[in-house]
Amino acid sequence: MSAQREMKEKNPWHKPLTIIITVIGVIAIVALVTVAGLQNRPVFQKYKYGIVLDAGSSHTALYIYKWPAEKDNNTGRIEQKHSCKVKGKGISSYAAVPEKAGTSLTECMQEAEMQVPAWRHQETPLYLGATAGMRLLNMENKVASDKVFEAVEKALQRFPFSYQGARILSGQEEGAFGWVTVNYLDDRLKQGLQTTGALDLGGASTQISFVPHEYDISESPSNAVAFQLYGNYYNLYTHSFLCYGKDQALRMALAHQTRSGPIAISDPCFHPDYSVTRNYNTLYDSPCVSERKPKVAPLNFTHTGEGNFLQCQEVIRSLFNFKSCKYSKCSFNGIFQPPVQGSFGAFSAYYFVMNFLNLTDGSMSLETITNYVANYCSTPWDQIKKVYPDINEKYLAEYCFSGTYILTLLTEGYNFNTETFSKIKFIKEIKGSDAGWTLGYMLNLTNMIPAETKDSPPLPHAGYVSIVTVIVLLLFILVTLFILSFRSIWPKCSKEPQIV
Ligand SMILES: Nc1ccn([C@@H]2O[C@H](COP(=O)(O)OP(=O)(O)O)[C@@H](O)[C@H]2O)c(=O)n1
Ligand SMILES: [Ca+2]
Repeated sequence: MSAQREMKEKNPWHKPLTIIITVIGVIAIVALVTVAGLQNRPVFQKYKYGIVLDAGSSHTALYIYKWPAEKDNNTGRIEQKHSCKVKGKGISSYAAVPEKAGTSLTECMQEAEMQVPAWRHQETPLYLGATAGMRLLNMENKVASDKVFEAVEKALQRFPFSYQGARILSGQEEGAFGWVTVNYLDDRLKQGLQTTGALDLGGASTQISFVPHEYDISESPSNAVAFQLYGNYYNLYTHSFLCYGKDQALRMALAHQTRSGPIAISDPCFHPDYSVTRNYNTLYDSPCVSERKPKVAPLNFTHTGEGNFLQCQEVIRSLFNFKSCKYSKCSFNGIFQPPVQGSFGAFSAYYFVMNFLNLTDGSMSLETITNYVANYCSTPWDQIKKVYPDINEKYLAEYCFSGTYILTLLTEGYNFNTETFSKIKFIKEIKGSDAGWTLGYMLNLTNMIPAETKDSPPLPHAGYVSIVTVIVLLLFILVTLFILSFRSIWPKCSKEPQIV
């Protein structure tokens, strides 16, 4: 028993100093773990946002983009977070009731309010870019176009975002930003890879943009855009054909066929047995055709279909002027164009039409595609309606024309041949972001948003290292003291006989 007491008295756990050392040691370990944990916790990812409204001729779409707040210029990280299709037609269709152009945007704008975190609203830039529909309205009726912009501006300013203005993009900007979008999303710019050309088919205009290989584009400065992106230089060829979007091209095709003011036409670009009544005033109500309106014509004409691809091509060919070219090479209408080069991404209506016709599979040859469209056009209208009962008849009726127009524009307009055609990909989106000019526009404009200072850890690195060093030293001293205080009794303990 006495030996037991002796052991108890010699037990270092019962010394106040040992208890203090132990408590300090535990505190030091907890402090070390806490500091290291705080310092190395994953930095909370903050995003910034930008909103672009694409006010196209047929409809308006809103796109929300997001990118990490600690902006890293060398990584392609701006991506589309959300898109919203505005109900109804494009803003240019509200020329007679401009306020409605503004109110039409409300629903999508409210959606944007929900999509962007509230604390970011005030700093989120909001842009509206209008394309060919507004270009045409501006040419036709400047007062009406200004009123539409006024109404749109008023409507957008009611929202808590940082409104940056609404404007009409030039055709050159529209083409160039579409090209930037495609190449940015494909990661071609920062890597300095061979670029992809961009083909955009809208309702009222169409754009072609690509970097020609070993071809001097300076002979037509209005078609040349020089870029410096990620340290690489690009000499881009771009052209926008106003009135050659698929809806205005259809008007031109109908105008061509009704130039003598008949009461009926048999149209090779529409299905056999198709028949509707159309109004002359409505057809010719566009600057793309207004000057060609027949002097004498009835109120309406009967538009019937014939479904003949080759004859439809003949009509479409008549919309292109191949005669005059003052440059070394032209596409059509006397517009300079170097030979097409490299791969192309074809989007917007190119995609919608080819996707409807099931022709987006890249393995199909130009010949196969042509035969398919020819066969589709010759299919009677009743049969087409039965196969696609859910598609609005107005749109359904136009796919034969649109398909033929796309093939004719690409081959005869831009001079794609069997080989170069196979390098066109019909695309809707790339890596979750829609192909179109809006992302390129946003990328260009976000360069003006100052980068937010990077989220830093709670302590500067030197401070962190000092604190950890002090705690480790302290722990080392404590452990040494601890061992020493144990040693003062261990030798005796080990030499004493075991008491059973
Ligand atoms: N789902 C869709 C959406 C649009 N589209 C067509 O795609 C074209 C889009 O043109 P847009 O409104 O951007 O007009 P632009 O201002 O670019 O000329 C229009 O001809 C629409 O009819 C389509 O065919 N299918
Ligand atoms: Ca468009």
